[in-house]
Amino acid sequence: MLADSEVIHDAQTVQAAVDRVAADIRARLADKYPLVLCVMTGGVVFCGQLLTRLDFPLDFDYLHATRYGPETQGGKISWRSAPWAPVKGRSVLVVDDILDEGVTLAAVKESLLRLGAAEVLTAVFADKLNGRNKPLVADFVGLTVPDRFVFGFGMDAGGTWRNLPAIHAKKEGA
Ligand SMILES: O=P(O)(O)OC[C@H]1O[C@H](OP(=O)(O)OP(=O)(O)O)[C@H](O)[C@@H]1O
Ligand code: HPA
Repeated sequence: MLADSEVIHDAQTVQAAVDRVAADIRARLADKYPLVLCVMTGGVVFCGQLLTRLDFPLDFDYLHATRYGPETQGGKISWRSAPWAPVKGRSVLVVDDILDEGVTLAAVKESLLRLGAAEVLTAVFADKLNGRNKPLVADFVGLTVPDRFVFGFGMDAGGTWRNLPAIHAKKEGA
C-alpha cells in the first residue's frame, strides 16, 4: 500500500496543523475544564499529540466505535466501548482522525448528548472533501483531504500504517 501511495500532507504540514488546532481549542475550551474523549482507534495519534499542546486542566478518556474495520467502505457502527468517565454536565471534546461521511462522529455526539453532556465539540485531523452533505460539521479541523482513500497519522490502510507521520493517499487506480 505504501508503495502505491503519494504523500499529500508532509510531516511538517501535519505538525503545523496540530499546533493551529491546539491554539483554537485553547481559545474555546481553556476555561471549561473539558473532558477530552479520544475515538479509538484512529484518533489515538492526533489526540495524543494534541493533548501535549493543551496547557490547561482537562480530563481524558476514550471511547471505541468503528464502522470500517480493515475495509475502505463504511458499514454499520459497532460500539466496542463507551467512555468510562461520567459525561453528565461536562463540556466534552471528541477527537478523531477523519471525518469522512460523518456517520461515526454524528452518532458519537448524539450519544454523548443523550448521556447528558452540557456541550459536545468535535475535532478531526482530516476532513475529507467528498461533496457529501455530512450529518456533522467538525468544530476544529486540522487539514482537508481529497476524496481518496488516505492513511497515516492514525488512519489505517487495511489495519496498517497508522504510525506514519504524514498523510498519504492511495494512488488513483492503484
Ligand atoms: O465519517 P465516517 O465515514 O463515519 O468515517 C470516519 C471514521 O472511520 C474511521 O474509523 P474506523 O471505523 O475505520 O475505525 P478505526 O478508528 O479503528 O480505524 C475513523 O477513525 C473515523 O472514526
Ligand atoms: O480515507 C480513509 N482512510 C482511513 N480510514 C478511513 N476511515 C474513513 N475514511 C478513511
